[in-house]
Amino acid sequence: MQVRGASTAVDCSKMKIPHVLTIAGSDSGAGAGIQADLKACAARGVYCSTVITAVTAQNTVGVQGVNIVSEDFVAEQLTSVLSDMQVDVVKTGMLPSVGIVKILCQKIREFPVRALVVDPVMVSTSGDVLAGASILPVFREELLPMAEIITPNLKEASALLGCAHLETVADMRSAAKSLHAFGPRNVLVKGGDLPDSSDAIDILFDGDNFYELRSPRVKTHNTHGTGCSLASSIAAELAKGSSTFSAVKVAKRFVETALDYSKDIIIGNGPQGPFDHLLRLKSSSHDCHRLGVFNPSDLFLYAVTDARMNKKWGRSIADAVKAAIEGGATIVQLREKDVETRDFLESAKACLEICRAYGVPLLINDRIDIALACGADGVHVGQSDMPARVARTLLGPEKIIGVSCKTPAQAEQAWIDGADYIGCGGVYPTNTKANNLTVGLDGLKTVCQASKLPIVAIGGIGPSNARAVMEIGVPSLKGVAVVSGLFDRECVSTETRKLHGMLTEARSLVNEKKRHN
Ligand SMILES: Cc1ncc(COP(=O)(O)OP(=O)(O)O)c(N)n1
Ligand SMILES: Cc1ncsc1CCOP(=O)(O)O
Ligand SMILES: [Mg+2]
Repeated sequence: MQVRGASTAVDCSKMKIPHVLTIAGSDSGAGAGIQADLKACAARGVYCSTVITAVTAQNTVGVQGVNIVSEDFVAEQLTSVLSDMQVDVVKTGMLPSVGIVKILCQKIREFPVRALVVDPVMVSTSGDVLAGASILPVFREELLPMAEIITPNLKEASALLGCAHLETVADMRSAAKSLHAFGPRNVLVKGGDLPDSSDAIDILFDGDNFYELRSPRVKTHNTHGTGCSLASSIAAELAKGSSTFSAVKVAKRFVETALDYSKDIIIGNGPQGPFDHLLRLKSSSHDCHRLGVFNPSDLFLYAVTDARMNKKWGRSIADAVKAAIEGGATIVQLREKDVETRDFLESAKACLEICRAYGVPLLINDRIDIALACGADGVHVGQSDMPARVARTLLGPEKIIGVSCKTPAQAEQAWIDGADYIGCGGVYPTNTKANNLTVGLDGLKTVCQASKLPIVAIGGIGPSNARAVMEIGVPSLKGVAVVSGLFDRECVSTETRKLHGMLTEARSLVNEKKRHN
């Protein structure tokens, strides 16, 4: 058996990933507990391992049942993870018995970690007891002194102190100071339940200074699991190497953002729903207008806009896009150079609405940020833009990515980088793109023959030469992309219709030829 740390050479190409171990209860409704911890850590970009102390039958209404895991088996889980994986931070949630708390303390002494984050979970958001008063002494005497930070809410702070309800910010400050005396390096008293406050106020005390952290209260019922998620996010930031103060600020901002994003989602019938840590539920899987996977035949007549040309002819980008689609454009790219970002985003949103109504994909030229912000179907990037590989990481697997290529080597790289199609050109000289090298029909043919990806030809293409382009007859060539031939014209829909007719004819001829050969 190989022992960690034995004399194996260090491989510099490998990366140590920040790692949080959460020891907590499972929530079958997945709003809180282990499930919230996993989602928060995933959202904050750290690895999360899990030691389960109890399995709860739980939903948005309340806790229907609790099954506590035996102390021996909690110990076994802790040993499994801590003895093998390089855990940076341990975060605690539901610790339902004195024995489990004692085992945890003993394991942390045996396998030291950089920091311990204690979320002293006692009562669920629905008011159900998750850890009784019997655990308070061992918390005070053993666990809290080991903690880098503890994160009690108002009820937990008063339970730990054995004092009356906390009702004001002054009460929170004094509780934070008293809790600090138990030994944790930092105390964060969360004021989410503070009455009569339009802000969410938390008090952080580091032994010397008080920090009052305020943010506007998000009006939502979807708050189940906020405590677990906040503590896990603090643990995640500590695992990445942040200071405790910065970890708390980032974690609080993250939870607020997720709450705001999730304020109107509906999961369950109970009074307190879960929220969406990954900010994905509304925008992706439930976007009923979302297009399916990329279809290479969409490249047939690719309309690429130009702000200058549309301005010259006195039309908005959205009107130009609508006209192109009505004339038969099968895919649209917004290529809006020198347009203010805010204006670009507004027109991109308007164009997306039009494209979705017609079922035509909308891509954004160069600007990954605009594509992300408006929810476009993808981007087109050139050899000096954001690398396709990076764009893929930012946009995810579903978006369409096109790359400009002039050579087989570039086409091979586009394939390796995860592009969906290639734009090859300029095929003919053009005034639309300055200093652009022309590859000609031969250059286009060479790239088409070498490419594993579908190709659209671009550059100086219009009704007079579209047929010659399509007649190179290489199967990977799926269509033509046109800027001035469509948009530097008085009537966009007429020009698009004309070109569509010619391309359809050319395609029939090519198919005919194929049948005869
Ligand atoms: C379909 C298509 N092909 C090629 C290009 C050119 O992209 P790029 O090389 O990045 O040049 P700019 O368009 O950004 O000037 C394209 N836009 N579309
Ligand atoms: C963006 C681009 N990339 C290569 S050529 C070109 C310009 C195409 O414009 P036009 O269709 O007006 O020649
Ligand atoms: Mg570009």
